[in-house]
Amino acid sequence: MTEVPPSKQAGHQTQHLQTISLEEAHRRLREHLTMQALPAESVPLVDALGRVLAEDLVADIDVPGFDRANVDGFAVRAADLAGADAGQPATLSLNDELLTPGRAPQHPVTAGTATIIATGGMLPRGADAVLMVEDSEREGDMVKAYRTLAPGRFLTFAGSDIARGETILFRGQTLGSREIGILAALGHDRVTVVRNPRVAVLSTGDELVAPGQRAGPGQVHDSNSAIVSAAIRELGGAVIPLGICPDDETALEHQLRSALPDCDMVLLSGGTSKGAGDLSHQVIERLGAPGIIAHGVALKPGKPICIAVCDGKPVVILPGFPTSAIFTFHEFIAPVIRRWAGLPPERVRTAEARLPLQTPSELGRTEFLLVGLSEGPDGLAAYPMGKGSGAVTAFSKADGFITIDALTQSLPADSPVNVRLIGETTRAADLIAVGSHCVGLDTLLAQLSAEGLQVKAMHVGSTGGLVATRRGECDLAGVHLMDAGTGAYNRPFISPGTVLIPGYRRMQGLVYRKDDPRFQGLDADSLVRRACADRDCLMINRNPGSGTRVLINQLLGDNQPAGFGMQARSHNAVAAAVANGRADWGMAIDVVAWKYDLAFLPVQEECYDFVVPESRLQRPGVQRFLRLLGDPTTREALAALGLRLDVAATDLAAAATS
Ligand SMILES: Nc1nc2c(c(=O)[nH]1)N[C@H]1C(S)=C(S)[C@@H](COP(=O)(O)OP(=O)(O)OC[C@H]3O[C@@H](n4cnc5c(N)ncnc54)[C@H](O)[C@@H]3O)O[C@H]1N2
Ligand code: MOO
Repeated sequence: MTEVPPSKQAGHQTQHLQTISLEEAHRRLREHLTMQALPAESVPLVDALGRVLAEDLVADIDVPGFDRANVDGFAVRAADLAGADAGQPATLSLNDELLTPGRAPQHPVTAGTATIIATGGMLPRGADAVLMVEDSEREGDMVKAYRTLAPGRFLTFAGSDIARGETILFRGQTLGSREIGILAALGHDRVTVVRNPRVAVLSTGDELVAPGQRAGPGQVHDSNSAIVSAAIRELGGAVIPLGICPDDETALEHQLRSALPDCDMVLLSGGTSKGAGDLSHQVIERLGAPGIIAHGVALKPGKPICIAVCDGKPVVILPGFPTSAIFTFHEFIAPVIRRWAGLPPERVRTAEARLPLQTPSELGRTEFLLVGLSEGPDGLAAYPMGKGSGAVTAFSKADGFITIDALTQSLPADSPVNVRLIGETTRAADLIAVGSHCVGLDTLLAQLSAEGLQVKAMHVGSTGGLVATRRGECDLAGVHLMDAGTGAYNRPFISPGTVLIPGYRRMQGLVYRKDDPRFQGLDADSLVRRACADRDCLMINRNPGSGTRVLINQLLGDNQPAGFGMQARSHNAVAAAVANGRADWGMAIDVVAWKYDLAFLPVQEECYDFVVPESRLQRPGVQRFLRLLGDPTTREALAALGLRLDVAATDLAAAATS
């Protein structure tokens, strides 16, 4: 038999996934795992922050432990002060002691007597109130009281803060500074907490490099370990970091076998699908019984998840794609860690919203679709974040997700949806920008954020931004769309009920690597001619519907040079493709070309403007944005980015109030 050369082994892919439903996957997991808190352990109070209480805490002492003076003055019997006032003070004789905090009284307060007491001092038997020193006058061993007092005045009774026998903290509560204060007040120097679930975390893949190292061509920073480890800690788990393992069966097996004895669970990511490097599942199958209980769940994202139980310990391979990894973590693993850590089930928070756009879904897989929420006149709108399983930002930036049933192929625009919220509840955004991305907009939003405004940006492209403004579901949209007929930017596209705020101009042009000998000394037109004549000269195109694509079409006419079918979705993506040699030329804005150190041949200026729904023009966040856009210092900062601001600030102000 001839040996398959390594370069051809990528073609050697197996079909091993036997997809089961989401419900069945959960059922199998519950069947094989013990879903209860791990055993308790006692830890010193100083190490208790963030730990989960293993048992209810019943107070075994009173706090305060004695009746306590709240002011400096005299311990008295309230009845002795009946009728006393400035004209007719009551006179009491002083007992022979001084009750500073920490001293146990030796003499009772009998009728007609009083004892000097300091704030925090222990009240003697017989006393039922404290006379403030300001309301008295001392004369030798006598004291005059110039007011009456109700019994209980200016003192705290024993057990009024915490009463012995009271359940003061409950099992499952996470110990924060406030709970730790209570434990100390009760005299505890140790506390019984649930043992932290120990989760070993490992990323697999030859292409992975650790954050902090430079990623070479084709390499990827290992982000799964970081997000999964932090999520484990958020859930009360302890992480055993195993780092990155290359696609090497022997190394992987060795690493897993040495990790298993010290942990309660192993989480891997990557190498669970059908590719040549996907060998993790073969390794975990032989680590212990019963082995793999699910490999392939009809779920999107997350289909190739592989769940094994090896001699009682779960070993789970999360899919390598970052969104798939973190989604499946939260779907299958987080509830287990919570339970083991002694935490109650997650409180599910949801919001009712509508989908502004028709949304396709894959038939046969339950789909979790990440969305960003925006408040409109008819309630919340859920804009799909639409970045796919490979994205790292979608999960982190989304407000929540909707679940689309496996049998649904498409949800029509305006469908009501139930959004499962993720992350901490934040207050409503002061400014929501939905639309096209621009470094200038980033600068403006960063400034507002630094001023304390809650800003939210959803990059859904110019057209998506215009939909959002038309529906009144955002505060502003950054847009740059050219009308092919007239060459005019943005104004032809805005709808009644929205206002166009002039932004700035950005120079569009052709980019290529500075050292590419084929393009030296050419202008834009001759570069296009040269590229059209050479099939080895690859372009990178833009997505249809983008303003840049309109311009590219004008420049190319009927020509379709090599690479015409490759589409990037942003100026940055075009520049990145050219800089790393995947393409040789494309169209982008000059600012981005500089960032990637590319040569730039100007073609045409495009206008990046802001569209604001009239109904939201007066919102404080929008007004602040507009003032900022007109502010000379901000305009200097934008100009320094290479953005051309030839619209006078006064015109801006006029637009803002129109
Ligand atoms: N022919 C098929 N191919 C694929 C299928 C399929 O059914 N048939 N399923 C796709 C789906 S769905 C997913 S999800 C992915 C998951 O694949 P793997 O779990 O095998 O993951 P890898 O191939 O190792 O990596 C996928 C992707 O993610 C990047 N990655 C991996 N680990 C990390 C990490 N720790 N940090 C950041 N990024 C990571 C990796 O570089 C790849 O780009 O398979 C599809 N394919
Ligand atoms: O399951 Mo994959 O997560 O669809 O990308």
